[in-house]
Amino acid sequence: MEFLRLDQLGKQFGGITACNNISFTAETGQIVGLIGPNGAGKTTVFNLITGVYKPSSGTISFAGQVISGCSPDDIVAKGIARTFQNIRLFRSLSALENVCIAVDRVAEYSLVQALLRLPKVLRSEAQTRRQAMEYLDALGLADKAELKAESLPYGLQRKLEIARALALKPQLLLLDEPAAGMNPEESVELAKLIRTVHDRYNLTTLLIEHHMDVVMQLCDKIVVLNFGQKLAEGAGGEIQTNPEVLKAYLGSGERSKRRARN
Ligand SMILES: Nc1ncnc2c1ncn2[C@@H]1O[C@H](COP(=O)(O)OP(=O)(O)OP(=O)(O)O)[C@@H](O)[C@H]1O
Repeated sequence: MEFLRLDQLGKQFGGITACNNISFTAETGQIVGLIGPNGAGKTTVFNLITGVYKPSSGTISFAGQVISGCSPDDIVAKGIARTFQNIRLFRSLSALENVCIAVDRVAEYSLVQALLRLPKVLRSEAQTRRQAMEYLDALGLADKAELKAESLPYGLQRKLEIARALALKPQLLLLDEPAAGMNPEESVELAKLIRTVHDRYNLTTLLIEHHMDVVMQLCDKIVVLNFGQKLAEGAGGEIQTNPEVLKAYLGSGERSKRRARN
């Protein structure tokens, strides 16, 4: 079933066209890769889906509803969560606290009840910690729960961002370069983890990633952007051998083809 649809999406910043006429869909349960060279418009697409930017043209539909124009808060409430290319954790809070904040966004008590420390709130807080621990555990971070986010190695901070996004109980998860800065072994291990989490939480996932091994390992479908436009769309094998993609995304020549295959 079609779960996410981008229809002729466009975004301009003054004279700069970041996205132009981009259309694609993600089916329920798919992992869709969004790739392209630097400045191709990938993060802008994420910012449009999550309501950070309003489209200049076109529409976005999610689970059959038009969501373009909704606020970021509304979009989270509808079931879309994301991670960021530049990690955005609360650096001086612990890993557990970072996830608890996200669990709390969906807490069922008011600020007044929280200030009065009513039994309902205390019960709920214990539950929040339990749930947050579950998400940390899913990302292999349970033993890091009490450590400050800023003290974690870069790769673990990226995993913590994923745990925090999961705590928002999304149906659609957007991952912006989750393997950035990782070596090939780490990125392959992360890809396995993303697949496990995707299956366990019944997600549909949209993935921006420059590590082609991760993209090829994970994605059911790949959408290639170039200069703000959709250049190609298809399964990994088709994309790897598409001459336009090789030329635009990786540059022409044998070396580029090797990189695409890896
Ligand atoms: N807020 C903004 N104001 C002006 N221009 C912007 C803004 N956001 C993005 N752009 C421009 O839009 C284009 C697409 O940027 P975007 O960040 O979406 O690309 P990207 O494919 O995510 O690149 P990268 O792989 O480097 O992250 C770029 O030319 C960028 O400079």
